[in-house]
Amino acid sequence: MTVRTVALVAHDHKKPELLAWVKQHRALLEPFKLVATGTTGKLISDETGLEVLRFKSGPLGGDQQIGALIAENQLDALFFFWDPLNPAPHDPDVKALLRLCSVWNVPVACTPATADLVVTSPLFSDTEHRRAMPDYGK
Ligand SMILES: O=C(CO)COP(=O)(O)O
Repeated sequence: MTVRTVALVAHDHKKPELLAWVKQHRALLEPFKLVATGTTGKLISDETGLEVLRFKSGPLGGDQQIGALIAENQLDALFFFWDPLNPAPHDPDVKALLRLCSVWNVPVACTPATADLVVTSPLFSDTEHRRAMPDYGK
C-alpha cells in the first residue's frame, strides 16, 4: 500500500483550532504519514501522541521544506490554518507554499470548515486521485 503524506501547519493564533481539528479527525489522519512545521508538529505530537515528522519552524524555512515536498510530488494534502489577522515575517514563504499547492494541484485547506470537507471526502482516501497531476510538458 502506498503511504500517503499529509502536512499540518498553523500560525500561532490558529494552533488551537488545528489541534482541535486534528483531535476530531484523528482516525481519518492516522493512516497517513504526517509532516508539519516545527512548532505545529511538536504541539500535535505532544498533545495527541501521533507520530509527526517535523521540519523547521515556519519562519526558519519550514514552509519551504514542505514546498520542496510538493515540488517532488511527495505531498498529498496540506492543512494550513494561516492567520489572516496578524502579519507573519515570512509571508513570502507562506505565499510560496500556497502557490505551489496550486501549481501542483495539491488539495489545501486553510479553515476548519474546508478541512472538514477535504478530510471526509471519499477522494481523500482514493490513492488514484492525486495521480491527476498537471502536465507541464516535462
Ligand atoms: O509559521 C508557520 C507557517 O507559516 C508555522 O510554523 P510553526 O509550526 O513552527 O509555528
